[in-house]
Amino acid sequence: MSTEPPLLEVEDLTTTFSTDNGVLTAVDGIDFNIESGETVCIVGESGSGKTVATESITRIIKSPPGHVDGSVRFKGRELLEMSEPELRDIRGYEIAHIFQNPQEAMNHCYTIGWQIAEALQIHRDVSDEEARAKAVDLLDKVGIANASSRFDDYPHEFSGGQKQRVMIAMALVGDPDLLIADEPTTALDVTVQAQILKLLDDLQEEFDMGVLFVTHDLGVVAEIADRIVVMYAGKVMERADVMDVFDRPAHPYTQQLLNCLPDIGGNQGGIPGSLPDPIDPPDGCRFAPRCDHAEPECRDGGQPEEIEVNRGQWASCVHYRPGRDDSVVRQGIPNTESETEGVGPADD
Ligand SMILES: Nc1ncnc2c1ncn2[C@@H]1O[C@H](COP(=O)(O)OP(=O)(O)OP(=O)(O)O)[C@@H](O)[C@H]1O
Ligand code: NI
Repeated sequence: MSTEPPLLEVEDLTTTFSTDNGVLTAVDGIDFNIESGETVCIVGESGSGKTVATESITRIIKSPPGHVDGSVRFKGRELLEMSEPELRDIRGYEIAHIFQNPQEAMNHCYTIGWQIAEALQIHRDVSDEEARAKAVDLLDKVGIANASSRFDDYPHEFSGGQKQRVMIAMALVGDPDLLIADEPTTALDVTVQAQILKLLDDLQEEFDMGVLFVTHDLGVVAEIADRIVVMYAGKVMERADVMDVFDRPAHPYTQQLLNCLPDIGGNQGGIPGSLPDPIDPPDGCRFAPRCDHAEPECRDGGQPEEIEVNRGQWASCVHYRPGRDDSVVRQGIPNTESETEGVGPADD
């Protein structure tokens, strides 16, 4: 087995904000890993803490009012102990971010070529000519036609989809090992969205990047994810391979999310009810107040410990505790008693 550490190891990540009404815990002790070259998707309803989680990784969270705690190891190095200048060297270089709205991330007063070249020269000691050549090359790679002539165009001369392509080119200047993409296609129409997802997929292979992708669109997840982290109200409900999530979702929350997919013809209006108050969350499982299967045990203590319900599939749900009848929540999950026998302990 490889002894190389995962590309990214997030452990007990907790991010709070001081607000006028008290301390708001946006991300509450979450764990997940990303291996190099792998795409991990964080999914969950609006307000679950997806953006805050990803922005806590390189601490782009404004502090104060934000405060990030826990451990984030990137290629074995602890990011949360790094100084601001050290982090600045990593951001946009080893770890790049692309955001939902390219409009906001661009400077309207400069040509896009200039902006890419500038981003490059911040990190690399290259001449203007080299920077231009590299920028044109990147524009070409992200599918901007006639890249060398488009270099001198201003952002308003590009369509929404093209702007997102330019943002991706800008993210690639440092040849990142990890690309964090927060709803990068949500603002685009469906056809363009599919093209951008395909582009990201191709680039991931070419650049051999790990990708952390945030979305609330499970259709997008099905297209690109290797593994999925399902978040709800600052907690992780389930972590699993993409196939397992779609074939045998374990956590009732994941099941409900899938049930809202349009092609399943389920609950088009979303899951009934709303997220708890992040300043005063309920005891027990965060999802219990909206869960069809909640029992008194679900409303006690903290979020249930994660249980491996199927190889590599972890769910934070009391129904999977040893000795319990989990048939009420086990949708299509094979009985793991026999399945996991012979594969050895999961932590080998
Ligand atoms: N700067 C801030 N100050 C106070 N609270 C914040 C701040 N930023 C985020 N929050 C809160 O943290 C929680 C998580 O927000 P976050 O933006 O991470 O959700 P999300 O899952 O990304 O949602 P969406 O799908 O809408 O983007 C929310 O309750 C939000 O109001
Ligand atoms: Ni968000």
